[in-house]
Amino acid sequence: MDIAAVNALPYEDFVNILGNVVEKCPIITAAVWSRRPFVNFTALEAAISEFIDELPESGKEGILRCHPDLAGRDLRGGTLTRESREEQAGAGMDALSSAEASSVARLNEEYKERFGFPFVICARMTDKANILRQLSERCRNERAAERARGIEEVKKICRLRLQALVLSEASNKL
Ligand SMILES: NC(=O)NC1=NC(=O)NC1=O
Repeated sequence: MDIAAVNALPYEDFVNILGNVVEKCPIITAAVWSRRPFVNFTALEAAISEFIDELPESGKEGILRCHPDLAGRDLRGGTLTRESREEQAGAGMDALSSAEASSVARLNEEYKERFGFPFVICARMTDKANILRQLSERCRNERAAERARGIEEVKKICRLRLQALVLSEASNKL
């Protein structure tokens, strides 16, 4: 779908199609609908990014809390969204050894204990080894730094999910 088709979508279709570009946060998509028409893909992505940036800390932490743990209960229980399932599988989260799975689970819990929101990383831009490394390294950061880093990762996830749905101007060039 190109940006003209996006701009022509009625509200319900806009949210049905784009509502999960930020995991389980359709309110973000619902909010930016009123900023259409978007001159191009970048403008749509910027509208989402700006809405997130304008949220108070509690709102940003709420977005992070909407993300399922990597290799967590949702993956094991088959309750991940399609996007998350594909992203996590792509980073090998569904093929961990038992030792890897228990250290990911332990580090996820440690992280959540410390910050009150889950560790979030854009799985499609990394791999299992880097996830394990980042999980232990980032646990030592300050809360504000991790809130900002997590939101950065959410924006990367959002951009990739948007690119899967909407033609970005780069891909329009032959
Ligand atoms: N906690 C997470 O980082 N979750 C995820 N990252 C992704 O890229 N997809 C997820 O489900």
